[in-house]
Amino acid sequence: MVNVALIAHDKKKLDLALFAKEWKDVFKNCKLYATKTTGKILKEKVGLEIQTFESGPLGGDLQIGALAVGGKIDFVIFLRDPLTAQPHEPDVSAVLRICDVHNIPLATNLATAEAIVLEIQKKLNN
Ligand SMILES: O=C(CO)COP(=O)(O)O
Repeated sequence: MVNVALIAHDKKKLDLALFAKEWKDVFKNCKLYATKTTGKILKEKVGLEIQTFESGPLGGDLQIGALAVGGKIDFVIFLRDPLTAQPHEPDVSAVLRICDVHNIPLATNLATAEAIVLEIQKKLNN
């Protein structure tokens, strides 16, 4: 099983939903985790099954970070909004840092997300 965390800031949620729709055949074969609002949108708009945590500003990023620390996450796609300050910026940074600490592939934009999804596809086909 490939475990994937999907997170997007508000201005990036539509991008992530369209991306997930495009790659639904891949994502539907993964175990998916998301923060609350991101997961709700992916469930409703894309029809993916997804385990959700708290909203990012309420600690959801840290919950996903903790899963990553525990070896439960293989890939992270985290579409950050680089143009809007976030009240929970330290939590956002913590997720990025923990991906680096544990060498977890992390995409923070759609170009890298596409590279990751191709890698997931390869893994699923093996
Ligand atoms: O804020 C977030 C990531 O930092 C995402 O949280 P939501 O998915 O609940 O909007």
